[in-house]
Amino acid sequence: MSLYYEAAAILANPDKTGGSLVSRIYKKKDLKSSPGQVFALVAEASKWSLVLKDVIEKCRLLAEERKLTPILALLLTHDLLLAKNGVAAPATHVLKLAVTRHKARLGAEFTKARIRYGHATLAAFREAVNNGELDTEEDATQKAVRHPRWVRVNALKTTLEQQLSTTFAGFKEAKTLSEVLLAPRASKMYFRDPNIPNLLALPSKIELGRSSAYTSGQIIFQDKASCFPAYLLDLSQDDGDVIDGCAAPGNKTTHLAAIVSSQSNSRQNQRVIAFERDKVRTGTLQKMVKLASADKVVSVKGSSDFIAAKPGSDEFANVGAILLDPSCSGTGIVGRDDALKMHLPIPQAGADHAQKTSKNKKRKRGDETDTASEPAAVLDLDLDDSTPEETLMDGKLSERLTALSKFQLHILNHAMRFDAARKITYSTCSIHFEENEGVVFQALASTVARERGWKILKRERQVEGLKKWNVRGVWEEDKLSCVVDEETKKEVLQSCIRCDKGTEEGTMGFFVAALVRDDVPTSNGSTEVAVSKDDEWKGFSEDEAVQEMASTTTSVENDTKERKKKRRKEHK
Ligand SMILES: C[S@@+](CC[C@H](N)C(=O)[O-])C[C@H]1O[C@@H](n2cnc3c(N)ncnc32)[C@H](O)[C@@H]1O
Repeated sequence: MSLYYEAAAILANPDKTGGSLVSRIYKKKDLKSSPGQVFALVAEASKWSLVLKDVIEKCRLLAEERKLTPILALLLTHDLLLAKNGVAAPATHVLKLAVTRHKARLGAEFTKARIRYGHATLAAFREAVNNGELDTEEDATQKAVRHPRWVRVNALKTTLEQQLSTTFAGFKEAKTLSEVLLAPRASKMYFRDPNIPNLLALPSKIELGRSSAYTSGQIIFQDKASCFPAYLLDLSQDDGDVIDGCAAPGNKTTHLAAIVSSQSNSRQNQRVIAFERDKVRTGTLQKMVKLASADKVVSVKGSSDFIAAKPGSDEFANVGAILLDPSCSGTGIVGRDDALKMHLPIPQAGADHAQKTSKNKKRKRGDETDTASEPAAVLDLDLDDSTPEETLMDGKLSERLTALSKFQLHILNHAMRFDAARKITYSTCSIHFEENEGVVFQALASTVARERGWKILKRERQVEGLKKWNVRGVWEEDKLSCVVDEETKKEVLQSCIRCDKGTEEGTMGFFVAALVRDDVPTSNGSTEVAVSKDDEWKGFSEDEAVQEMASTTTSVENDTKERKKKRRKEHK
């Protein structure tokens, strides 16, 4: 019987353990049931939860059975009505009895629900549920802007063709992305992305999280937009080493590694150097790099601040390209469509009393059945840990954007100081001008850009797949303190790439631009953007200080002091 108690405890999550459902299950050390069994129970019960919640409430199960919490009631009712072998417990077990006593009524309510949903047989009902058709009632317009499951085939381990003939064998090739978006959400179909090599779009509820291709790192879940920065760098062997300045969890790092490896020959020893400031996220990065077999190419600089890296040092003398995807407001991130949703039954009058009474009694299994730790009526259960970053900052949006954009400009300016660097991509998963075009305009106007000859990579010089991408930079009036002439503005905005969320392109909200310079750095102006004198990062002011940025602030301030000292020396 530990299966139901263990699954209920993981779902109730009284200790507020972070991470995806899968990692929470696998991290639990003292599980008696197999993790696969717990996951299967939770995943199946979630799929049916909208129906079962209703069935349980109509039968007043929680009011009559004081041993049951909403989660336990849902899991047990699922197995009673839908599992091949029924409830996995001895016939006389107290929990099994708590549902089998009501089998006839639960069964009758379930049949009524099937008919209400318009399915003549249980098989048809199952198919609809497996296709995710019950989740929400969407009209065609909403379906057209669904978020697909983007899958990047990891060229370090496999090829697209190999994956199509194994993992995706039996899947139909769609001719357009909208075919995938409009199809039932678990349909076996894929669409080859026309912009990014080795990228597929699949319906959002396709269960791939436990496929061997995913668990062995042959395929990686990565939003289309998030594949733009590494691809936009358009790396060649001549570019030497590549820095990923803000790497965890490592989606773009492993993408860079795949691109670098695809063109390396035995004479070249191109490397990817991945910086990650945060200790915990460094762990995730290391795991991801290893799983993707990128460790032959990637050197992880864990718990290391990119801003503290010395641009002129021998270690980076061969760094020709830098990918910079710094912390941002994350406002472009879309809620994951593939996350499991578990709808829980609401206890009716009578149940409250019973559960309060039972709470006072000594519980055999501690918090497993404790209603006090029962969460809200719908549980959102994320299936994977590869979300770019959660940047939590307090305060008003405008203040947050000011603090973030100062930091972003500073880190971009730092990247422009690397002696051998000729290419940089700057990206965010933010929708705000301040963090995107605003940073790029200011970076182009900065002293370091002018001294070293950094310019925007114009659209016509961009890699083919992104040159043809039509969503481009936007302008917002009165957001910049520097003056930009109309021609430059037009050119820079055309060179910036945006992805909008909630459109028929199926992407998250995203921004990327590339800066480049020719081999010989120029000392005169390289851009017509009028220069703001105030292009220096001064660290976060006290009221802008945010927890997320704490460690950066210190090193940034030190770095700024050092540079000021150096400049004073130079001027003498
Ligand atoms: C937006 S996330 C990067 C997502 C990643 N590029 C990917 O695609 O998987 C930003 C990351 O940069 C890290 N970071 C922020 N400032 C940093 C700095 N100064 N040096 C190194 N890492 C930094 C954050 O801890 C966070 O993990």
